[in-house]
Amino acid sequence: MLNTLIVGASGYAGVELATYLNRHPHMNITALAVSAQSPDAGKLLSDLHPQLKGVVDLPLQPLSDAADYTGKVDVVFLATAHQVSHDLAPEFLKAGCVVFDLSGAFRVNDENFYTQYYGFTHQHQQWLDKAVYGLAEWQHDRIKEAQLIAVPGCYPTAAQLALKPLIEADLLNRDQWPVINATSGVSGAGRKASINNSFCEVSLQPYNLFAHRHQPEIAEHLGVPVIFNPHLGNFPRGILETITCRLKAGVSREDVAEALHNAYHDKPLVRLYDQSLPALKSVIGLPFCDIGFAVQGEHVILVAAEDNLLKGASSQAVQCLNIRFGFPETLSLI
Ligand SMILES: NC(=O)C1=CN([C@@H]2O[C@H](COP(=O)(O)OP(=O)(O)OC[C@H]3O[C@@H](n4cnc5c(N)ncnc54)[C@H](OP(=O)(O)O)[C@@H]3O)[C@@H](O)[C@H]2O)C=CC1
Ligand SMILES: CC(=O)N[C@@H](CCC(=O)OP(=O)(O)O)C(=O)O
Repeated sequence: MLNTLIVGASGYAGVELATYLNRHPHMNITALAVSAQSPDAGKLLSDLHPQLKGVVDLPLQPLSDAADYTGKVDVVFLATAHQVSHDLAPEFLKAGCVVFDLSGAFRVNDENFYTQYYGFTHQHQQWLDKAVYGLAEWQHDRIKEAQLIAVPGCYPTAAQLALKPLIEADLLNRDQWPVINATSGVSGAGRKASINNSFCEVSLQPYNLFAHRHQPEIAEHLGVPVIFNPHLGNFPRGILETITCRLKAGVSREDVAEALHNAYHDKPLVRLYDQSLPALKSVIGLPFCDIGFAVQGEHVILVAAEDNLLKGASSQAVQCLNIRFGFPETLSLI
């Protein structure tokens, strides 16, 4: 059994982690933590998230010092804001824990990226150098060796899973940047109250055009520039992306289908659609990314759907855990 701590357990990603890890046969949840000042400290996780009543009735502990857990836990999940993860991860890593960070704090190995897009100065270049980007279907061998796994962002997971097979097979005309139109449910913004995400304010609306931090995350890891157009949708969870690209002359529908098949025929958490197109309702509450496409002439439109809190965050983190420790990749997930 591996002993684990979930930091940020009361949040939307944290509660999904607790659900998966509670039913994982090789994991023991040692503790669930929130911030030292949290108004929820001392409450049961199931008081805040009643779907876990009788399932995970553990208390939320205020985290004042990471050292309180050293020697007691083998694995730490950080489901915390970027700067909180940035500060906490090195503490647990120094103590020898394997850390799965769901934030953006270690996803891109470029200090300037953090100043520009995250608004803080990164202090841990040595951990940026060691962190492995946890895009599970593509990083299997590196995840197996890693002590720090930077789980990808929600939008970047769907975008990269759809685009990477075509880029690797060299099917795209690089003169036209892929255009990623993406819509996310409101849970993407986390559980904390904010006026923009309150019920009467939310509408279907684009935001952060040319300025969202996931554009450079996607471009960096794909190795090609992209246009990324995020939209907030007036529904709780799920991400749907339609991605328009230009194919190289002579590339056919069959070539696209073959590239996707070659990438994912043995990957159970990516499901390919042959004729129809994915919809959010088929992935909500499930750890899959569903991918379909349409081709006309030299254009392809890829469609990817996932649950932002699962394949876009917590189930991918548990998938990375399974890879890291040599468990079956879908253990506790399906
Ligand atoms: N929501 C999503 O769709 C996705 C989120 N992510 C990333 O995952 C992380 C968590 O996101 P999400 O679950 O949405 O966020 P939430 O805001 O829902 O939850 C944040 C959690 O962190 C806790 N917390 C805040 N400050 C501290 C601290 N200093 N020490 C310990 N715990 C703290 C909060 O509790 P309290 O404030 O009471 O202490 C809460 O439990 C973020 O980095 C996010 O970017 C990644 C992919 C998708
Ligand atoms: C709807 C919404 O607000 N979504 C969030 C994405 C959250 C996420 O998964 O990304 P990180 O882990 O990189 O924060 C946003 O656009 O900032």
